[in-house]
Amino acid sequence: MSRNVPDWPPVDVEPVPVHPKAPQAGTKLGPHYSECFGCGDEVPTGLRLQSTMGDEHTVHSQFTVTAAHQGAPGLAHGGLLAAAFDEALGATVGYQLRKPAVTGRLETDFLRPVPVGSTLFIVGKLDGMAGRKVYVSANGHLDAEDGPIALRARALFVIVAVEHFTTHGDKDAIAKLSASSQKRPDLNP
Ligand SMILES: CCCCCCCCCCCCCC(=O)SCCNC(=O)CCNC(=O)[C@H](O)C(C)(C)COP(=O)(O)OP(=O)(O)OC[C@H]1O[C@@H](n2cnc3c(N)ncnc32)[C@H](O)[C@@H]1OP(=O)(O)O
Repeated sequence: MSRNVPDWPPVDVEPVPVHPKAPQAGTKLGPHYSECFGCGDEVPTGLRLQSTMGDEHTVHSQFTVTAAHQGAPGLAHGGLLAAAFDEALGATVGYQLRKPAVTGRLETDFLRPVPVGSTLFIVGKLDGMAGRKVYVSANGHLDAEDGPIALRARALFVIVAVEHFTTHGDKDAIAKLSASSQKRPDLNP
């Protein structure tokens, strides 16, 4: 079956300047926030995505689908898979740029069903920047790093000021995050 995939990135872009203090390839990236639905270790039904820095503008993430993530019986919910990609793409942007950025647009192609018990191996890649706009894409391989691609996603992240979070978010939670990130050099600019 053929699918029309629009040009990507959709605008002229510059290469993304990876921050000099970005973690080295092979570094395991812990949760950026313990209560994050995507990666937090304090969210029992969360996705618990685990990410590792890769080479050449990539971050590798793994996500195992549990019964809490079902849509149809025995199959992962599509919106939840999109959430896993949002997290993986956010980590790809955040850890390499070390600047706050939020998802402005996320498009997802679902190519194969993803059964409960399977693991998605997601490779996120920075594709370029135009001003505050960061273009990033990912493929999700089923059950092995070289497994068949079950999903692919493309996203625009927009770099924002820290005030984005202090204005719109939970100040107490931000204080907790700030305190915990003092012990995490990979989370400090
Ligand atoms: C060291 C640190 C490590 C950290 C690890 C972190 C891991 C994190 C993992 C987290 C993972 C989870 C991550 C999450 O879940 S993030 C949570 C989900 N996302 C949000 O809540 C974002 C909500 N949206 C906004 O706040 C604003 O709309 C933003 C900030 C996005 C833009 O509002 P702002 O007023 O600031 O800017 P602007 O409107 O002038 O737009 C700027 C440019 O962008 C272009 N544009 C915008 N939207 C779109 C669009 N839809 N399609 C195409 N283009 C779009 C726009 O045309 C303009 O282009 P240009 O005119 O300049 O050419």
